[in-house]
Amino acid sequence: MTKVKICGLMEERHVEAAKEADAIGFVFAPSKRRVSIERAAELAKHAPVSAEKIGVFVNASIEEIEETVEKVPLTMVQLHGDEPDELVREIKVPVIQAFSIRGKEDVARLENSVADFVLVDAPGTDYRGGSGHVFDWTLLEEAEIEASRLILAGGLNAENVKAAVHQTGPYMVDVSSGVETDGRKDEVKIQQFIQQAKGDSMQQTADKTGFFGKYGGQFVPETLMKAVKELEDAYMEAKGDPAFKEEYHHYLSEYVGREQPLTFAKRLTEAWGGPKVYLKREDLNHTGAHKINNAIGQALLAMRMGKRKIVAETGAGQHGVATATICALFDLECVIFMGEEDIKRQQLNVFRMKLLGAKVESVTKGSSTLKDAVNEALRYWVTNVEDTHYLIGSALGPHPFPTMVRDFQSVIGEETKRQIVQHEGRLPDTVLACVGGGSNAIGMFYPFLKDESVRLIGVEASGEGLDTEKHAATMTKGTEGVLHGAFMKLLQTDAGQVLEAHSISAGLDYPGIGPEHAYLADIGRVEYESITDQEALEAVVSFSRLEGIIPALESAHAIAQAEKTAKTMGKDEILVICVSGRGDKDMATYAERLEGLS
Ligand SMILES: O=C(O)c1ccccc1N[C@@H]1O[C@H](COP(=O)(O)O)[C@@H](O)[C@H]1O
Repeated sequence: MTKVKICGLMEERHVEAAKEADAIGFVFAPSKRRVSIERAAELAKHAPVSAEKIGVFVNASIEEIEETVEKVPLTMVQLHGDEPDELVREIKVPVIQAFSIRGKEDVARLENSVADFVLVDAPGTDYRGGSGHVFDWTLLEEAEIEASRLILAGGLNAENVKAAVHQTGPYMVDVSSGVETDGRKDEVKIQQFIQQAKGDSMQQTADKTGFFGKYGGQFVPETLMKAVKELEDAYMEAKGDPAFKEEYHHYLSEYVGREQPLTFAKRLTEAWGGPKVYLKREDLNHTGAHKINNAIGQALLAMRMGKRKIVAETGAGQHGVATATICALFDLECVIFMGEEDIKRQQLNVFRMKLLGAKVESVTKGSSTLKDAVNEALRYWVTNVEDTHYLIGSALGPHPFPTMVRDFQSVIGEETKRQIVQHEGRLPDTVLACVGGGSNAIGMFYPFLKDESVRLIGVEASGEGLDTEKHAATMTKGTEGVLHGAFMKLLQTDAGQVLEAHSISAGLDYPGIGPEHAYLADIGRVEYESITDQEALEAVVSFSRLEGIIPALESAHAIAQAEKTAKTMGKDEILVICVSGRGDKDMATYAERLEGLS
């Protein structure tokens, strides 16, 4: 996949908009985009750890370059002047040497470069680069340079970058002017450029029709198509609006209590005798689980669309509580569909939702669990679509829901990535999260997808065992089909009848899995394991006693698998578990199933 560099960044919000890029550039040379060392150091803190931080210099001294590399810190240096080979060789980080291409003689010059990478650009106008001009790409046809060293720049933008990549096959593309409006960087243009440059191979982001590989899409009745398209447009527009992002993060910090710690689990680490174990504490969120990250985002979007009625489904009740909470906060009307079985298992959460002013509708159809609640919520949406938003609680449903829920939950992985580097100075070796529909897992995994050294493990529920009919192991036992508006993997009979899923955990007994997970399993980027009810219960007890944290049953699945995985890891390795929620809601089940506990 072609790598992408966004150059000439001067503001935090633009660095954040470029988070999917592989590299960002700070200009230290004369330019309207010039930044000081101090400013670049500040901006670099907002970039993903994995992104290359590249400093652009024009005829600077080795002292200036070295000081800047150290203080920002920079991972690469781009020389855009007439620097001699001796200087290139003296620089300790990888070097990119830029060449202005006017004709064949310039192409011949770049072939002799001693730098690690060569960058080809149009000749500068006011400054040595960043002119926004395109040069004749056919001049590169004869160039004797390995594609793995070639960086293409000069007048690129979202419209021409696909053709440029196709024609020149570079290692990386570099853009500055082409992602600006009126001389300033533009978040939407930055994101469009990255999307276009990475093209179809960047499948972890759904394509225009909402497919992750073959999974996803919009399999909805005609009556919903308009609403789904409206939502897609509204979300794309909101995603590019810094004010929306700011409002979302305001509520995450002021209301939910983010950011949540990444706690070093000292006693667990000692007990397991393997890697250092860290816990991402979603259990500390207001309302007790990760669900509220998404509920806030979607409620803000609904209001932006002028919709003040919310319908939602819930399994364990955590999403229902999160939705009811947000509806109370924003004064929105709220209807929650919940299976009768789950109502019995999660009485405390049912009462909470009612106390918060939501109407809880009991679903008695099918297995009376989460899948039936989703069916009913979808039916309700069809008949009330004009003024109602369906606030889906997992990375499921028709496009854009899987992408949107993933984006709102990605705060989990983004924080984790930053925090583990603060704690350990490097990325973790393994990250685990439980999967039902898959929202906490995709939120945790997404920011790590490009970090190939990080092993990602999703943990589903094998209930009473994979060789029984009572499990929710969609990834292990599922086959392809359509459920709740998307093509995914699901538990079904040969005739396509959706099977009942079972797990002791109401949040995991869903017969399908989000389309992005199905895709990530197919390409081998994420591994999926399964844990039984009994194993999860045992993990609840040991984890509570070792760390003083009573986990939700869902999270206990990730913990139980983490113990198994830890046995295969060394003491110098790092393992992160997403503790997606706390166990208060499961106390009745714990009291019943762990009776006689001493
Ligand atoms: O971006 C600048 O202001 C700049 C100034 C001095 C040297 C290089 C500069 N930027 C580099 O120029 C090219 C092309 O930019 P554009 O997309 O045509 O505007 C790129 O390599 C930037 O890194």
